[in-house]
Amino acid sequence: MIEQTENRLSVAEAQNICLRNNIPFYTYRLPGSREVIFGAQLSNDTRIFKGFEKHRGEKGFVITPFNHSSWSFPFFIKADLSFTDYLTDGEAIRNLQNTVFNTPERIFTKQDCEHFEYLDELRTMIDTLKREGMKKAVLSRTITIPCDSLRLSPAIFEQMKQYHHAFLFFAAIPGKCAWMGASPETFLKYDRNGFFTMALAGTQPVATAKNPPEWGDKDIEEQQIVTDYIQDTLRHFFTRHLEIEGPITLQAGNVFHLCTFFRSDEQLPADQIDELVGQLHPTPAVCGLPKKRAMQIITEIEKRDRGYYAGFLGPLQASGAFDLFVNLRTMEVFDDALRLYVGGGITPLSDPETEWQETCQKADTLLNLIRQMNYGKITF
Ligand SMILES: C=C(O[C@@H]1C=C(C(=O)O)C=C[C@H]1O)C(=O)O
Repeated sequence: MIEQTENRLSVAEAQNICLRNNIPFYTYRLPGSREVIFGAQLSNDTRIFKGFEKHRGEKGFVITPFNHSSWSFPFFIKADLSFTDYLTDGEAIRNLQNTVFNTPERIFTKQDCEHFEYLDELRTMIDTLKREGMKKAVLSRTITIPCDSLRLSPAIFEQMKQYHHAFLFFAAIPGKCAWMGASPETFLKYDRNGFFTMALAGTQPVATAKNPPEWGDKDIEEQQIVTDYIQDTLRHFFTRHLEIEGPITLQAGNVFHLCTFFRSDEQLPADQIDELVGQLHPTPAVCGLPKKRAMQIITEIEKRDRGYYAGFLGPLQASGAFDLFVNLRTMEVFDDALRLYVGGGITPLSDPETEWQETCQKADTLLNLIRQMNYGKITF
C-alpha cells in the first residue's frame, strides 16, 4: 500500500514539478468526463503549431492566440509523456523529476482598467457600431491578482473540477504562455464520427434569472449573429449533412447562455480542416461582424493584447481527432500573478452598465474558486 502511494504521481504533483522545473505541459478534462489527462514535453524547443495537416499523426496540445498578427504565436505542446489521473511508472516519474529547463520569468505589468474606464470604452464601442451600421463586436478587460500563482494554480485546477460541464485546462510553455480555465464553449471537435461545434452567446446570471430563463431581444439577436455566421461557414464544407439544434439555454457556472449545436458526419481532408478552422476563428462569439472591422475596432478600443484569450485550445490525438475549445473563463498564469480575462458581446442595443456587470458575473466563475480557497491576503 505504502509502496503504491510512493510510486504514483497525481496530476497536481506533476503540475508542480513542471512549474518548478520549467517543463512545457498541459492538463485537461473534457466536459462531462471525470478523467484528467496530463501531458508533458520533455524538451524545451518551442514548437509553433502549423496546422492540422502538418501535425498529422502527432499527439499533444494546441494553444492559439486570438489574433495571429499579435506577437503571440500558435504553439503545440508535444506529449512525450502522458497519463490519465495518476502516473505509476517509476522510471517516468524520475525522468520528469530530473528534467529541468531554464527559462525567463514571466512577471506581470499593470493593464487592468477601472469601472469608469471600461464604461468609456463601452460607450465608444456602442457609438462606433451605430455609426458604422455594424451588428456586433466583443469588448473585454482583465482583472489581475498579484499572488503566489505558481503555488496556487494546481490547487485552483483541483477546485475547477466542480464545473462538470466545462472544459478544464491548464497549459504552460514556460517563458511563453501559461493559461488555465473552465471554458463552456466548444470551438471545433472532430473524430471518426465527424464534426461538432456550437454558437454560444447571450448571458444572464443564474441568481436573478426566471425559471425557465427568459431572453431579451439583445441576447437573442446577439446569439443569432453567431449562429448565422457558423452556419454560413459550415455550409461550404459540409454539403451533404449538417444538423442544427437549438437555441437552448445552457448553464455555465453562475451564468446562463443561449446555445445552438451543429453536427456533421462528413469527413474532410486535413488541408480542408485547416481551412475550416481558419474561417471559423474567431467567431462573432468573441470577435464580431463584419469580422475584419470588428477585429480592428477591438484592437483600437481595448488597447490591451488579448494574447491567448478568445483563441482556441485543446488536445490533438495521433489519430487526427481533436477537441478544441474557446479560451474563455480563463486566466493567464504569471510567476507572480493571475490575470483573468472577461468580455461580452456588444451590439447597438447594449447598455454600458449592464455589460460591465456581465463581465463581473463571468469573472466570478474563477474568482469564486479563488475566494473559496480562502486566500486571505487579497480582497477582490
Ligand atoms: C467573451 C466571453 O464570452 C462569450 C460572450 C458571451 C456573451 O457576450 O454573452 C457569451 C459566451 C461567450 O461566447 C467571455 O467569457 O469572456
